[in-house]
Amino acid sequence: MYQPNAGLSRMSGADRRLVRISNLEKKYQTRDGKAIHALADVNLDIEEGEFVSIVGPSGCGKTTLLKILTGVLSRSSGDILIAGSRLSGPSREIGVVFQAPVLLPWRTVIENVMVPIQVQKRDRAEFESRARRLLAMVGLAGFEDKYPSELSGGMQQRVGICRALVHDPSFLLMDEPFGALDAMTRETMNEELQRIWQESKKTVLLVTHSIPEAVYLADRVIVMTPRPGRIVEVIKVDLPRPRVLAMHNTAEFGKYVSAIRRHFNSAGKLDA
Ligand SMILES: Nc1ncnc2c1ncn2[C@@H]1O[C@H](COP(=O)(O)OP(=O)(O)OP(=O)(O)O)[C@@H](O)[C@H]1O
Repeated sequence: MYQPNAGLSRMSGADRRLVRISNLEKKYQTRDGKAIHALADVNLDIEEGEFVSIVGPSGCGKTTLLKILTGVLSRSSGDILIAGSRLSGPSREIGVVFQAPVLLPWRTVIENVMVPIQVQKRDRAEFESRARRLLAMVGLAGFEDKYPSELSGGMQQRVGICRALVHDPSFLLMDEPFGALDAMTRETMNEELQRIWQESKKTVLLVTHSIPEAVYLADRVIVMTPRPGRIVEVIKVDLPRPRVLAMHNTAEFGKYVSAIRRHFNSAGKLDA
C-alpha cells in the first residue's frame, strides 16, 4: 500500500540540488540464479527546475534507473537523495508518467487525475480545483466528465501527465511517454511538455529513444552505455528557450543530434 512520504527519511541540512544519485548499482537476479548487471556506478546530480533527458541503447538500464527513482525497485548499492532526503520507498515528491497512460476505463477523466489524491488519502476538495486547472492547462477543459475511451491517444497521455502532477510533486519522471504516439502528435506533445515544464517549474527526468526529442526538451542530455548502463557523456544543450519545432532544421540542433548519435554507431541502435 502506498504510504505518503514513507519513502523519505529527513537528512540534516538542505542541499541545493534536488536529486543526487551517487555510485548507483543494480544487479537483477534471474529465476535461474544468474546475475544481470543493469546499472554500474551511476552518478548524477539534477538541479531544481532542470529538464534532463536520458538516451541509451535498448536494455542499458534506463527504465531500471527510473523505477529505482520511483522508490518501487530496490537498488543493489549507492545512494539517492531527493530534496535532501534519502530515498527508501515511494515518495510524494515524485510524479511518474509511463509510456502507456494506463487510465482506469470506468473512471471519468477528472476521477482518473484524482487517483493519487485518493491513494495518498489527501483532501479531495483542496486538490480537485488543482486537477481542473491542470486539465485546462493541457487543453482538456470541457473533457473532465468524459471517459478514457472517448479520448485520442494524445489526449489520454495528457490526462496521464495531469495525474502525475496533481499532488504537486517536485520531481517528474517520464519513461518514453510519447513512444506510442504518431509522429505529429508526438511533436505537439513535445511542445506541450515544454510549456507545462515552464509553467509548473518542475524538475523533469525524461527517458526517450528519440535523440531529437531528447535535445529539443532538455537542458542536459545524459548518454548511457550498453548494459551495464553507465553514463558515458553529459551534453549541455544551449539552445534558447522557448524552443520551437523549426529549430529541428537548424545546423546547431543537428550538431547536438550528431554528437549524441556518434555514441551509438557501434554500441547499439536508437530509433531516432
Ligand atoms: N526484473 C528483472 N529481472 C531480470 N532482469 C531484468 C529485470 N528487469 C530488467 N532486466 C534486465 O535489465 C536490463 C536493463 O533493462 P531496462 O528495462 O532497464 O532497460 P532499458 O534501457 O529501459 O531498455 P529499453 O530501452 O529497451 O526499454 C535488461 O537487460 C533487462 O533484460
